[in-house]
Amino acid sequence: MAVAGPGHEKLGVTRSTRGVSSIPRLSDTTFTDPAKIRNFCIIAHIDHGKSTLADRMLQVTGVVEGRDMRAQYLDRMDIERERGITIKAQNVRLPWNVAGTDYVMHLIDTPGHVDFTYEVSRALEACEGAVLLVDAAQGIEAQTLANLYLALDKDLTIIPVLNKIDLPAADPDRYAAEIAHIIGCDADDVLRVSGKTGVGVTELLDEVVRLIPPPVGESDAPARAMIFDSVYDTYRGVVTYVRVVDGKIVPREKIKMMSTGTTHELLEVGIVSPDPKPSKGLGVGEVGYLITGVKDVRQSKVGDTITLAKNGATEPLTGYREPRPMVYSGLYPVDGSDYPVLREALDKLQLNDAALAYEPETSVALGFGFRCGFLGLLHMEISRERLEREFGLNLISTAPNVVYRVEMEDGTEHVVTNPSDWPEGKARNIYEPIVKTTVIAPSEFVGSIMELCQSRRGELGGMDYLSETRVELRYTLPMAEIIFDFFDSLKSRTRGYASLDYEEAGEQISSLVKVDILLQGEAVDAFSAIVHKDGAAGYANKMTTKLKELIPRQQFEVPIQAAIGSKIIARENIRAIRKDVLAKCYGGDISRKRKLLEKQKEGKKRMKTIGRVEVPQEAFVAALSSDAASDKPKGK
Ligand SMILES: Nc1nc2c(ncn2[C@@H]2O[C@H](COP(=O)(O)OP(=O)(O)OP(=O)(O)O)[C@@H](O)[C@H]2O)c(=O)[nH]1
Repeated sequence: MAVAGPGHEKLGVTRSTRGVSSIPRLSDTTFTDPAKIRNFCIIAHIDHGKSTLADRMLQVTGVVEGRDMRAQYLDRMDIERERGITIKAQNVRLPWNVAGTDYVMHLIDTPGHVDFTYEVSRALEACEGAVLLVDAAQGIEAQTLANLYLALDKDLTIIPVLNKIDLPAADPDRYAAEIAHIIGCDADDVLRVSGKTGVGVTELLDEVVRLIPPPVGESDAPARAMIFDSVYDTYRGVVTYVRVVDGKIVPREKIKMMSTGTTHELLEVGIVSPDPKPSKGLGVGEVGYLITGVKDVRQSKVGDTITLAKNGATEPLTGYREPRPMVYSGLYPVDGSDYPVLREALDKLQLNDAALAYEPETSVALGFGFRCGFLGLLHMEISRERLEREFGLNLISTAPNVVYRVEMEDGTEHVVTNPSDWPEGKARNIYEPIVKTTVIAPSEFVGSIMELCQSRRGELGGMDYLSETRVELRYTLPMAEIIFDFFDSLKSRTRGYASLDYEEAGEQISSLVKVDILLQGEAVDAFSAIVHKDGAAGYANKMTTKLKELIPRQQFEVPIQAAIGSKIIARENIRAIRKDVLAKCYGGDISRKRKLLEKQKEGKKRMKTIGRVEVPQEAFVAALSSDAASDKPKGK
C-alpha cells in the first residue's frame, strides 16, 4: 500500500507514505479536530494548470491510486458517469501526514471565470488559504490578479507557486520576481512545481499544512454551514456542498435555509474523497456534501447559510447575495413550433442553474421566445449552447444588453432589461452599469490598448509595470462596451497576448439613446438597441446597410430607417421589383403556371410580414448573427 506504483514512477511522483494510514477509515473520521484541518483552494488564470495540479494532489495523497488516475480523474467527462451522485473532483478531502501528525485537507474548487466571481468569492470564503498558481512560462495574467485580490479581500493566506517548471520555455526566476513584486514576498518563497511530472507537489502539500491556519469555530454553538456550491444530479436531486463554520450537522436532522426560511430533512451527509461517502456528520471546519431531496438548485443557493430548524442560529453568515443577471438577451426558436420545447428546456436548465432568469416575450420579427437574464457573456454562451446541444434546438439570440435604470422628469423610475421597454418621454437621468477592467499585456501594446479602451468610453484608472516588458492597465468601462466584441478586439490588437478580467463597479450617468430600426415606417423590435449618443449614428448606418443587403427586393420600394424617437438618423432604400415567376412560361399548360404560383406562395409562408414588407426569417438570423454583426458578443 505504501509503495509507489508504476504509475507514480512514470510520472516522477514519489508518493508519500505519510497520508496513507488514514485513508480506509476516512468516512469514520467525522468531527475532525479543527486544529488538524486545512481548507484551501487553488486560484489561477485559465490553463495555468489548476486541474492537473489537483489531480496530482489526489494521487500524491493516495486518494486515487496511480493506475486509476488516468482513467478516472484526468478525463473529466468520464467523471460523472453512472454514479449516484455528481462528483466535483476538487471539492475533495485529502489526508496528509506531517511529522507524524495526521491532517485532513479540503481542496475546494473555484470556478475560474469572471461571470462567476460571486461563486468564486463564496468558495474562497470556505477556505483559510489559497495556492496562487502561475504558469512559469507565462507569468501573471489578468485572472491571476483578479482572483488574488478576491483572496486577499477574504484575508486568506496565499502560497505563491510557479507551475509547469518542466517546460523548456519556463522562466521561473523571472516570474518568481514578478509574483514577489505583486504580493510583497521574497522571490525565494515562491514554490516551484510541475503538475505534470509531480515535482514539488509533496513539498507544496507540506507547506499547505505549515502555512495555512486551521479553521476556527464554536463546536457547541448552533450549527451554521455555508453553501459554496450546489449541483443538480438526475438521480439524487440537488447535492449541496457546504463548509461547517459552527456546531455540527448530522443526517436525519431538519435543517433550515436562512435566506428563505424553508426547512428540509437531511437525507444524507458525507465527504468526498474522491468518491462521495456518507458520514456520521460534519463538524467545525469540515467540508462535505448534503442531500435533502430538493429538486431545484434555487432552493439551495450558493452563499446561503444552513442552520438547524430547531434551536438554530439566528444570525446568518455574512454576505449572502441573490444571483443577479447582468446581461439580457432574447432567445427564439428558429422554427416557431419549437417554442414549447424551448420552454421545457429552460425549465430543466434552471434546475441546475440558479442564476438563469427568463420570461416569455413576443417579437414582431421573431415570434414567440423568452427574454433571458445571464450573469455575463460566458454564462449566456454556455446556456445557449447547452440548450442547442442538449435539447436539439436551433436558436436565434438578439443582441445582448445590460440593465439600465432610467429616472424620468416626472419622478418615476424604470429598470430596463429590454430595449423595447425603454420609457417614452423625457428622462432626467439614465444610469448604466460600469466595470473595473484589468488588462495585462506586453508593454509594446500599451498604445493600442489605450486607444481601444478610449474608443469604448473607458477611463484610465492606473497603469503598473509587472516587469520591464509586461504591463497592467486598469480601466473603468461601461459594461455595455465590454459585452460587445471588446475581448476579440483586444486579442487582435495584441496578437493574442493580452488577458482581460473585469468586475462590477456600480453605475454611472450616461447620455444614452434608443435607436429603432424601421421597415416602411414600422419598428422592428429585435433590432432596437440602447447605445451611447455618440455611437448612435454608427449603429444606425451599420444596421440599415446590413438589412438592405439581406432583405430581398419587394414589389414596392421599402425604406429602411433608423430613428431616435421620431428623428430619422439613417436611411437606405430597397428598390422595387416584381418577380414574375411566370415570365419564362409563355403559353403552355395552365396547370404548370398554377404550380409555379403555388410554389411562390409556399416560399412566402416562411416570410415574416412587417407592415407590408415580407422578410425571410433568415434575414433576421443573418442580421443578428456573428458574421454580419460586429456587435456580436464573444466569450472570453
Ligand atoms: N508541461 C506541463 N504542462 C502542464 C502542467 N500542468 C498543466 N499542464 C498543461 O496545461 C494545460 C492546462 O492545464 P489544466 O490543468 O487543464 O489547466 P486549468 O488551469 O485547470 O485550466 P482550466 O480548467 O481550463 O481553467 C493542459 O494542457 C495541461 O496538460 C505542467 O506542470 N507541465
